[in-house]
Amino acid sequence: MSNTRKPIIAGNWKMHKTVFEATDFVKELLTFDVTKDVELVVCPTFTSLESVSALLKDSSVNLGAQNVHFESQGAFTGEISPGMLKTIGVDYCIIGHSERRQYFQETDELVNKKVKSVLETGMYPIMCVGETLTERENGDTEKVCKTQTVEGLKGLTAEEIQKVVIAYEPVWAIGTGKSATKEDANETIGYIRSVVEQLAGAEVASVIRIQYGGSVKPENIAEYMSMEHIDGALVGGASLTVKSFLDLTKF
Ligand SMILES: O=C[C@H](O)COP(=O)(O)O
Repeated sequence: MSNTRKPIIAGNWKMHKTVFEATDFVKELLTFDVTKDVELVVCPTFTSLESVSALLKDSSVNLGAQNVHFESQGAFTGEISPGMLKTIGVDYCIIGHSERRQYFQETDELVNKKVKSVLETGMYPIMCVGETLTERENGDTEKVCKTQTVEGLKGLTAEEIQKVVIAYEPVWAIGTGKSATKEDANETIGYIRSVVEQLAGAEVASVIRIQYGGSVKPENIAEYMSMEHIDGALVGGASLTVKSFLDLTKF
């Protein structure tokens, strides 16, 4: 990766851990010296955010939510607004994860509304893009990643785009143990960077952080981090124990 982009490792806990398990994890995590060379983010479920936020207050570890609504308030039963997250100390918000796109029918248009709303509230989006296995087999990886990137960032200024973290997650590699090769991941992420360049210019493209996600583990993190365009990882399974999460920073 480039020297100018600080690596960011985000643990997406998905629908795992009660509030007690989440706070136990963070208490244990904070007993270790976390390297300042890597930005660490934990993304618990909504029910744990406030308790985890209180524990992380004076630490260098940042807090992320896994989803958000784009409206600031209103009759949207079951939803959470960006302001509600910001108020309790949330820094990042994962948007457009493939599980949200697949199981909750999230479209690029909705992703775009959420990205804008999160930025307006003063948080940072982690915007996920990536192709399915069928799309990959049809040779559509770049087309899909381009569409999701362009539509997700639509209407944003270059200054706003620079604040977005993009996570390239090939859907076929998520939770399957089948990770993309470091060369393939780097090539697609380099392509996404070129799409950002078309949208926001070379300077923004050179500083925006783009993660790889999909079966990242302590055993393969160094491979990905050795590549020019890969600036970190969005990690599911391997972020669920303190040891494994911390080992992801050793590359
Ligand atoms: O958000 C994380 C990704 O979906 C990757 O999950 P995984 O590391 O369990 O494959």
